[in-house]
Amino acid sequence: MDMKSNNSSPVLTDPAPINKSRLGIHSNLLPYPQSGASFSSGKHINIPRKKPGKLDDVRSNGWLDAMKSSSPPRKKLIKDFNFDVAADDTDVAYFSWMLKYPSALNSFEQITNFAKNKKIAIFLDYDGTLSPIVDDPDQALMSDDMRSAVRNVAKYFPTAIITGRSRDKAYELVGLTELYYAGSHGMDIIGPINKAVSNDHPNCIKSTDQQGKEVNLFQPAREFIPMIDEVFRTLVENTKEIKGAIVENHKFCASIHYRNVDEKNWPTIAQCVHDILTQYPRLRLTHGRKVLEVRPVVDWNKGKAVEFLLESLGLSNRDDVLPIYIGDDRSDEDAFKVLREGNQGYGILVSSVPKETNAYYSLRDPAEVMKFLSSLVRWKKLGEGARSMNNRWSASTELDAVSRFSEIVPDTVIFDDFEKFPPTAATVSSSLLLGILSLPDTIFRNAVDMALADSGCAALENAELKLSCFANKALVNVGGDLVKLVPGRVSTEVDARLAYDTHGIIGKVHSLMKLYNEINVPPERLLFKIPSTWQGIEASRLLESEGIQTHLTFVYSFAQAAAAAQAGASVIQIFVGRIRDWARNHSGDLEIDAALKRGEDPGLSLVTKTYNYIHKYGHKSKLMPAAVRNKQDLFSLLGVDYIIAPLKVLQSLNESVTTADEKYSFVQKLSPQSAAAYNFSEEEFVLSRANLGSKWDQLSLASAMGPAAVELLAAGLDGYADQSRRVEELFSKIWPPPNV
Ligand SMILES: O=P(O)(O)OC[C@H]1O[C@H](O[C@H]2O[C@H](CO)[C@@H](O)[C@H](O)[C@H]2O)[C@H](O)[C@@H](O)[C@@H]1O
Repeated sequence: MDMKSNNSSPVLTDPAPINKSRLGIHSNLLPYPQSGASFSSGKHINIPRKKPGKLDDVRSNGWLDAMKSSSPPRKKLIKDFNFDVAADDTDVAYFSWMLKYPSALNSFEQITNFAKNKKIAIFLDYDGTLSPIVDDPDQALMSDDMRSAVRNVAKYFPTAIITGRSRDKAYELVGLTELYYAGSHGMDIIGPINKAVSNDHPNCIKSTDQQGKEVNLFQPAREFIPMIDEVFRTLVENTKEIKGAIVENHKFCASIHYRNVDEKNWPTIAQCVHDILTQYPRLRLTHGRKVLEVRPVVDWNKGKAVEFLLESLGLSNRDDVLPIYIGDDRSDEDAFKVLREGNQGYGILVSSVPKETNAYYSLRDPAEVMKFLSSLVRWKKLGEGARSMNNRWSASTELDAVSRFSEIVPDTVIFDDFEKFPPTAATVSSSLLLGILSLPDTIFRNAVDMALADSGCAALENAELKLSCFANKALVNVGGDLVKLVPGRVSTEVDARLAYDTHGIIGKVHSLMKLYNEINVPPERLLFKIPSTWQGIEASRLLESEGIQTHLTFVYSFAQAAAAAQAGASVIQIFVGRIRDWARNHSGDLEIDAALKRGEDPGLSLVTKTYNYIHKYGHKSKLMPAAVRNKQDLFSLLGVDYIIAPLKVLQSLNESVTTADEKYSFVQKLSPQSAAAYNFSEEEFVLSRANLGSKWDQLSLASAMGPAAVELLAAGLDGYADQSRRVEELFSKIWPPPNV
């Protein structure tokens, strides 16, 4: 998806990288020779003076435009999540952007999968990353919670702060001794003693830190200290009449803030800086968030600082190291670039608006940064094999408590509260396509439009084949987008009209796989959702034997569940509430009647029995109950692999705070141990065909399914088939779209 092709797209494009013309510096003044070689510390610096420029310079060279776009506008909060509405334009743009730069929280499992057996090193920017952006730079304080999150991270991973502020100021604000600090955009680094590094870098000297510990002090622009000091004083003097202007001295760079300056005075601010640069050609300008920064022309930045620290820590050029850099500002792009170009680790951009970046992932704000850092610590503590996604929510809610036992999958895709309950896994189906088509603007609309513009499908003569080709393309394009948005697997619904045709199902899955392969979606991120008819279960068995993951749905009876497990289906989906509803209005199903007689809910009872069967007999399938109707249903299933829960239930769990005692009273109902101890009755044993050497045939399955399963399966299939037909009908009406 080309995010930049749409002119009306609200993607914020940072101004062009700082170059000669943006600096307004004549070409004969750049590049300036590297500082280290030409200056020696403490010597008087001869500063060439030039005539100050005119106000017009800063207008014509784009400074003012860059100043205006240097910090994102505050987000308007207009949506009401209680209604089933599409996200507003801002959200649509943000979520579209997230397809390119997925949330590091949603992608946590991917990140930690990649981090397995690797040493993680953490690099953190300060302003806008660990502290919120505020009007007064001195009030940009880090919360105590954030401080303890950073302290915890540093316990498990080497951690450094890399900031534009002076190193001393950064230490004063963060106040943690267990970190490394790089101030002035990396031009002032304290790192561990490393002889090889100090030999390689002439500006690296032995020193002691605040605690008297021996450290390496690296200051590649040391000679500029007097110059920066002078510039700082000039800037203070020249801007003293400008209300709101704040000048900071960061030792190796000076900053002038215009966040609180009336916009009509911005040209004057720009002019002051422009004059400085004209007078001091060995200095250059960089733009930060509503701040102009004057720094030495040295080949050093936050990216180089990352490389230097990795080297100092003995972690550079190693395949078993994963550096993660989190930052929000343009100066952080240098670090993102180093990681991206060196294919070394992950940059994570902190932004609440779409922005061009070299980062791989995104986080919205410092609150999400804190969540991410805490998740890393939890993951590390739990051990690499732990189910990391279970710790996504805050520690004190019922939702958090239940998430410790089962992975809770929000029953939502696009139309609900994506932000509060980010989906962990998703299904792409005809019903989703209908939703996308019925709304004017969703993040997946482009995926469907691209499918309808597919020339391969358009070339097909047969109208039916053409529409089915468009539908396949649309499912896969939307599925491909979802893969980028959710950490877990994306399940693609196989046309329910093929439910009684094993070869038809297999053919369809193969063609969908081929399309996914064309858009580089790896098979391990995919599931194929197949109805649990006998033919569907057979298809699942054959596909699983090829290594293709299947998800058998519409399971309403123990016979289907056992057959699905025996087929080796990756996921088995049981609809708890639908079975209960059937039992309320009907009778005559032996399995259901037996559960009711035991005083059990028939839906919950089927899940429990299936879970025990899978674990007792060593099947690989994961169980995923759906159609849970309330919190109690969820509590009764704790321990099952996944639970698909409606947003209302999640909301209620998230709003209920548990005390420490209550938290421990959430009891795991299903476990491999309880499954091992479960004794299947003779009837159940026969019903599961566990003792029969033969596999299920069509007749045996049909006769083992009670009337509830037969009716519910048929109703489910009718619904899905109808939706597939409606998608094709809609496609036939809107094709060819105007641009084809
Ligand atoms: O590299 P960083 O740690 O992100 O530091 C970059 C600049 O951050 C500070 O300014 C920014 O945050 C201020 C407080 O929220 C805000 O008022 C200002 O508008 C932002 O630009 C710091 O004051 C600068 O000196 C740093 O260069």
